[in-house]
Amino acid sequence: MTEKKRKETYMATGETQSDAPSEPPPAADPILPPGNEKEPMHGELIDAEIPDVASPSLSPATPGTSERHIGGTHKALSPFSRKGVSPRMIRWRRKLTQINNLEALLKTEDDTTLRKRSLALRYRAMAGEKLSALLPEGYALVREAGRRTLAMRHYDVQMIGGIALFEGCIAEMQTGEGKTLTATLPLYLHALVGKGAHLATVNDYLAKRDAEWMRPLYESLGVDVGIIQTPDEQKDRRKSYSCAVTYGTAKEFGFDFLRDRLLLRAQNRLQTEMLGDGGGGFSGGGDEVVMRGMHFCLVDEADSILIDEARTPLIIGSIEDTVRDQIVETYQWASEHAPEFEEDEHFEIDDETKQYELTSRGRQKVRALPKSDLVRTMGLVDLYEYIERSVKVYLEFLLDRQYVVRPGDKGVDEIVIVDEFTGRLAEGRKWRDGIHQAIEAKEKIEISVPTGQAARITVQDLFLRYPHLAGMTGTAATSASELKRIYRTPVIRVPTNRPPKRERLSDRVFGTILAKYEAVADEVQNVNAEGRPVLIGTRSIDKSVILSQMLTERNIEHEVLNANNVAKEAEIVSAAGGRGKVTVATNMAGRGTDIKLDDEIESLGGMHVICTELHDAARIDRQLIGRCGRQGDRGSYRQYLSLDDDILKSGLGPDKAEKLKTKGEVLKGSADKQANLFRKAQRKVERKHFRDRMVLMHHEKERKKMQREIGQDPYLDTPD
Ligand SMILES: Nc1ncnc2c1ncn2[C@@H]1O[C@H](COP(=O)(O)OP(=O)(O)OP(=O)(O)O)[C@@H](O)[C@H]1O
Repeated sequence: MTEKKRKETYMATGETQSDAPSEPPPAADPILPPGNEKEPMHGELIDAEIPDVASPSLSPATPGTSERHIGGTHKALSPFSRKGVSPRMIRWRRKLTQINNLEALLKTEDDTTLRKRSLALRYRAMAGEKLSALLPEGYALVREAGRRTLAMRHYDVQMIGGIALFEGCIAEMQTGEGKTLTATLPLYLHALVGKGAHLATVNDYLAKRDAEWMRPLYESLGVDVGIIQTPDEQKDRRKSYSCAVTYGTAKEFGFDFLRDRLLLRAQNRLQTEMLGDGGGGFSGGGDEVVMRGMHFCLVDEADSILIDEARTPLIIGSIEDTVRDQIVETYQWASEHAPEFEEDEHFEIDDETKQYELTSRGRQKVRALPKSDLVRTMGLVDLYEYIERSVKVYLEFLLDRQYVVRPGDKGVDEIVIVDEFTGRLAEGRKWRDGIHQAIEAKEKIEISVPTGQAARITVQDLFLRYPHLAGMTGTAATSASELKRIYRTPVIRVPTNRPPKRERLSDRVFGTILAKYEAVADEVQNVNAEGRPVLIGTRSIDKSVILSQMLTERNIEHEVLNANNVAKEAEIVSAAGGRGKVTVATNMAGRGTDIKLDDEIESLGGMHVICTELHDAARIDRQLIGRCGRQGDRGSYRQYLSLDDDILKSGLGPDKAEKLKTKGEVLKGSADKQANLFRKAQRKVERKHFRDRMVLMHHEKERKKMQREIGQDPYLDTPD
């Protein structure tokens, strides 16, 4: 491995001391030498490096070990130590000192004077003064506003995070370290130039929560805040985008971009930009479009948005459809017959691609099935595909796991996807390639007319359109090099404000899910007896329900937090940190859930988190773990696994998974030694997703290039 690569991996994964290079040499910063105050533009290549956390100026914290691990094979992570201090860090510290020096003065000034200062900064920015020159005063103002309006004074480490974000980095900040507050710094500064600053997050809930939470800070400095929510009308969106700072989801920013573009084309006002100037945004004026260009975007949960969501492009459907009835009837027909098809005899599943393919006997069976007149007029090859899709849906898409059925707005039931990463309902999102319609057929609800594509954009293209891009994440971990490669955003690890005291207990492995849940219930009982609150994370709604039933059988009082229980979310979360509380949750208790511990809990050992399964991406596991040990609190967590876990199938393939499952069924006791197998499976899934993203990116790039060559708009002239 090259030194550079090693450094990136080390920085990104927080490897154990023995695995990591003992003392990575201080990296030179060839692009931004000390004192270089030039405006950082998104797209510059800056080498990622670790800030020197031993810095005395980053008071009050002196970070120690990241996580302690008791009773297992994992070694404690080493504290970061660097002999030299990099030029960039020197520059950042200098800025921090400038900010800190302004604090005493700002504290003495009244609210009106602070607001006037903010206004003056805006004039200077609009007049063309460099934002980097305004940063110290701007950040000092934001800190003072935070102290006054939210009773939260940005810590020095948050200031460093804010500076890194301004310079176009992805700041990796541990869960619970206060990303919401840190975001206000670059958003405020970039908003000064009057072109809007966007915060893109993962769901409507977080967009609203964060914007409302931070609003008093912004408003005290004369900065207005807009929030985009999925159901918003065009006029409301326009209003929100006209605000200095706009919070919304990446998805909505993408759809608004596409809708605006469709509108501009309809009005013949599309800029020559489509031929490749890449300048971003429109200058076309006009009052119909909702966005007013794309200037700065801060991506929250950067790895989730820039990486996980980047696997599927955002697509707006065209409305035209002539063969609706035929299509609907064929979906229903295929769904009705799907259960009659047997694996191996009628169809096979490709291990690599997970594609379902009919065997010759399967195709024969399709031909022999009874068909209505409409279905019969469908081409035979299409019928094979309908059946293959329906069989896949029948076997792989489960109610209350991947989706729920809910009464829709117009009185008709609808399928709503449960986002595996957030555990929340993914409003308005649909599966592609007919999967959504096949599920509707399976659930016997109205089938939404499949549409062609009117416009599409990939997540990569969307964010690369912002001339200034930055991101925050709790878990950039394995994604650092990918983020840098695709978005040219280096990942910077921001040290914690107080040394983390979260304890990792060794993994436990059981034969079956039921044996695992029994052991989980035992542990809940034990921890509960000490009075410590326990949070148990499950991978799906149905599993949260099973576990809840088992706890009820043991008379363990608990709450369930899942997508079917959103109304009580705030209430459940606010009580979850109390003495003896037990909460069973899906990933809804991941990012954005800030469980406050009652005072006495710290002395009892803090909250205990139990993870009952591995997710496809390790960072999702870390998000759940991050609910304990926040802000330097005490806390502990443990991973439970079983030999019938889904991750084994998706990572190691069905044959190996089946063998392990069979082994698990006869297993007595635990199989803790197998824990590494699960991590290996997880890494395989992560690598597969990585390859999928790279393939998508490659195809999109080629497609765009070709379309530009023939004068087409790559976002609007989309192939079906
Ligand atoms: N400077 C500060 N002063 C006081 N409290 C703070 C400060 N910064 C953050 N906090 C508190 O820390 C907690 C965590 O903040 P926040 O939810 O923004 O963290 P996060 O990094 O987004 O975490 P997660 O990734 O888990 O959602 C909140 O309760 C917040 O009030």
